[in-house]
Amino acid sequence: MSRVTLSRYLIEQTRSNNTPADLRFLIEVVARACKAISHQVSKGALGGVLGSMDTENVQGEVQKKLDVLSNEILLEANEWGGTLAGMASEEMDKPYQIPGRYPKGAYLLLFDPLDGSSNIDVNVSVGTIFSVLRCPGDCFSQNDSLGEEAFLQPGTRQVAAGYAIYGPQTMLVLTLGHGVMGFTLDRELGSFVLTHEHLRVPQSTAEFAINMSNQRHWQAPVKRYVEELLAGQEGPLGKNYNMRWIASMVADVHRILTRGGLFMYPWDAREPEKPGKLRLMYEANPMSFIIEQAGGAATDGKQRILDIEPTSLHQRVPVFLGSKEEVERVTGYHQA
Ligand SMILES: O=P(O)(O)OC[C@H]1O[C@](O)(COP(=O)(O)O)[C@@H](O)[C@@H]1O
Ligand SMILES: [Mg+2]
Ligand SMILES: [Mg+2]
Repeated sequence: MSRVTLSRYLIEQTRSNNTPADLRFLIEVVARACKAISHQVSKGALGGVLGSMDTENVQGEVQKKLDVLSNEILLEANEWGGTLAGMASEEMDKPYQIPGRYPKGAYLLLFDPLDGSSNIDVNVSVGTIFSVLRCPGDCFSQNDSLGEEAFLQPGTRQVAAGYAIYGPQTMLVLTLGHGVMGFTLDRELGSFVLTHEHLRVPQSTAEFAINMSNQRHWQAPVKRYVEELLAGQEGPLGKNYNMRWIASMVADVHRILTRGGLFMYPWDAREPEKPGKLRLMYEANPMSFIIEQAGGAATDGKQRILDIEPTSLHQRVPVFLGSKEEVERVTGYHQA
């Protein structure tokens, strides 16, 4: 079977789904940046990339060296490409302005450059998450700096979303709005090769993912639901469930895309002023777009995540996503 590389897949998409050439080029550049990040991640202690900086990001989190390095790789790769009006990152307080010496484009790129940071130093899978929006209005006339408001669009306006997972294999999972495709990095070829066509999330599941250590801090609907999962066959759900928690959203979502499951990061009382831990614009939205394109569902417990009208670039949101049957059940408990 002839191997379909990411480049060939994107060209075929251009023909069959009218994927604009500048979007195709943007995805190619992001994929190349993820290859470079994968290379740095795989160096580990040999590359001096483990451990933390003595800096905090806008989230108030201590930055890992790889958080900062991955962010720089994505900025440098994408700023000159002529496809972007601006970029936004988990690691940067404000949007990144495309330098005046480079041509601007009509897309906005948002990313979590290194997801699962707490796993970097213990050699567990981490990843990169990205989301692509169109810049509203006529971006080419944007001479002054691009404000945060240009990015504040609901997830339904995404034109593409994807993630790279740096695990035993490095993979790129991508949607352009016509299903979800998985590409595996062939390090000898130096290209991502199409290995998973039209990934689908099974409607039902017997596996859930949540950080159980927060159990005493959850609200009643989540407590009720997880107790029913743990009650198994003898409980109201009438079946036994398995549990996983990798503490890398990318890895948990990838497992769900591969064999089904439910991922939850609900609000909890540890920091009651925060709606949740995960960020809407560059974690929940891209992952929800991917999950819905694969036949799953994603809510914040009350509404579809993709419908949320953002109010700030780094806003957080509760996340329930994966197999539709379980997302609908736990969301229903929030209405009760
Ligand atoms: O450590 P916790 O509280 O279980 O949270 C794990 C979650 O936090 C995250 O690591 C947050 O993402 P970052 O690592 O990009 O900050 C998710 O990937 C993961 O699902
Ligand atoms: Mg993250
Ligand atoms: Mg991160």
